[in-house]
Amino acid sequence: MRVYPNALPLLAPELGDWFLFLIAGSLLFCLVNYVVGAVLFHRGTADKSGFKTPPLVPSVLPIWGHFSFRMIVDPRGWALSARNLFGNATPVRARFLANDVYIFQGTKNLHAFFRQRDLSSFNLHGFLLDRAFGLPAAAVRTYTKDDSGAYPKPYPESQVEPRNRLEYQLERSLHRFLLGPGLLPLTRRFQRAIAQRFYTLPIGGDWVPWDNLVTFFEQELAAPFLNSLCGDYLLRAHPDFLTNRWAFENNIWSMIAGLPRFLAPRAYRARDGALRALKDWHVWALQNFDPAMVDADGDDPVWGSKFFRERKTIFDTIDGFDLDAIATHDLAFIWGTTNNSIITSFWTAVETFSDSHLLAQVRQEAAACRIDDPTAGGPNQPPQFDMEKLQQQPVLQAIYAETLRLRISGYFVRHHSHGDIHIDGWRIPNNHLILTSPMHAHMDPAIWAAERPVDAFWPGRFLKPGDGGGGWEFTTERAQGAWIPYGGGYHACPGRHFAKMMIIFSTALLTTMYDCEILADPKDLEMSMRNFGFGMSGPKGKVPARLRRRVY
Ligand code: HEM
Repeated sequence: MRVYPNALPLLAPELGDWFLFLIAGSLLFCLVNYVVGAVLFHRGTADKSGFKTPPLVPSVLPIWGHFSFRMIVDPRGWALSARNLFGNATPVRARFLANDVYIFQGTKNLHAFFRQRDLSSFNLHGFLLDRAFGLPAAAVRTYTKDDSGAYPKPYPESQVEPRNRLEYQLERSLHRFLLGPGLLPLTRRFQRAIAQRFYTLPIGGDWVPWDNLVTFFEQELAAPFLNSLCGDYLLRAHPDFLTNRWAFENNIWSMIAGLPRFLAPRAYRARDGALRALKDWHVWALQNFDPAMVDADGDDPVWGSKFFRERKTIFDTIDGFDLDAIATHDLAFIWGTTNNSIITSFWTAVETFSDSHLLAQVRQEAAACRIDDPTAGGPNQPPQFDMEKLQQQPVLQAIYAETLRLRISGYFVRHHSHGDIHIDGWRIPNNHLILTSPMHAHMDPAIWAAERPVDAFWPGRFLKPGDGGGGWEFTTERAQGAWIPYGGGYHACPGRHFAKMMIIFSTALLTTMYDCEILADPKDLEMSMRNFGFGMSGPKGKVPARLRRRVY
């Protein structure tokens, strides 16, 4: 047998050389990529001529771009630390795995972003309904085909029949309900229902332990809200509806990520249960509705509100909208109207009950707005408030505003598919995602940190000494353009007025009627990123508490 003693030593250095060469070459390539990118970026931001495309923020790896695994494991931490993407005075372009996204930040750019009427979230809504809510394929096709826009006049090139103008019809019906005449009767129903619900809780003068205060809000606040939205049949016939709704939300990302049923059985089970209940309600409502039940506001106890009754007749004319498609829309609506408002109310209660000084001020403000009718049962009834006055109370408003400043996470994502679009002198090519985020404005130390760190809860950011030396006045002086929990422009949250009332009212009611001791470990009170991206984040763990009824 022949032996080649030098074969290995000869080969090894060569391989090693190639390997080193490859690494050095890659590093050099990345460095050149970054330096060229940085030069082009600075030229782009300095260019003052005509319409410009926002420059690409330089990155080391060309296709990978700004993608980071931290975006998945710590999305809020990543977003707040990515100053190269979100800390620019001008709009910029970022690249994530070969996809370009345009980012608008800063008060001036945000204003322009929100004012641009042709930007829409309709595509994103269609995607979410399909992936997370299980919209049937025929209805997804109607979404995909609707290129007519959100306004009464369709885009000229659109061929969509008026009855299939889904985006426009949905927006119009939402706005009529939440920003128009539908709001007042809903508000009145809700105020009556929540006061009665809190009053009849099985809590007496002795401390009653509550395993998790989050579920208290998820059930005891969400139930009266839902009953005022869609009547009481849904929860009466399906008492597990709310449990399914929250279980679905807590697993929503597994569905958006496209996990099959066998890998996310809990999420699918919860969604199936919630959709089944909604379909049953629709069948029951169709069988039991009688036009004679409609009250002076146009609402009725079977559909709960004119909104759901009318929406059903709209959906019936749209291609692909069978009962399954309608139920997915109802679930999405109920999810969207409850996720932020209920969890924000939870946080305002936690913050208030955790600080005895703040609690005393809130109780004082609530007491100043009491209008109890002594002939209507004296102390044996829920407290009644002058709601206008209550919503103007400075400390209650400051707690509400500060909770939303501190705990909102996510992005406002928009899209446009009718050609390039111009926003305040910037050209965005057709069919790209354009986004901004409230997190950076809300956590900007230059705006908020004069007295306390931005990551501390401190309602004083929204208060100033009142005229005449006594008390406080609510102020949004610092917040100009930097407090945007509801978005802005035409697509801003249509439920914002209701949400403010709901959060302030629930805080006033609860603090007036009950004492509450929060017994949670501070670690469990940290914000969870389980459902990051959809606004208000809940706590990481259980929040045990104990409650007892007060004499008020
Ligand atoms: C603290 C509570 C709430 C927060 C922070 C919040 C925030 C938001 C945000 C950021 C959007 C998207 C805006 C955009 O894309 O620019 C939105 C949409 C929406 N919100 Fe709210 N919301 C809250 C409570 C409510 C309530 C109580 C209701 C109903 C009573 C409601 C109804 C809606 C609806 C229907 C949409 C979709 C609008 C559309 O499709 O055009 N929201 N909300």
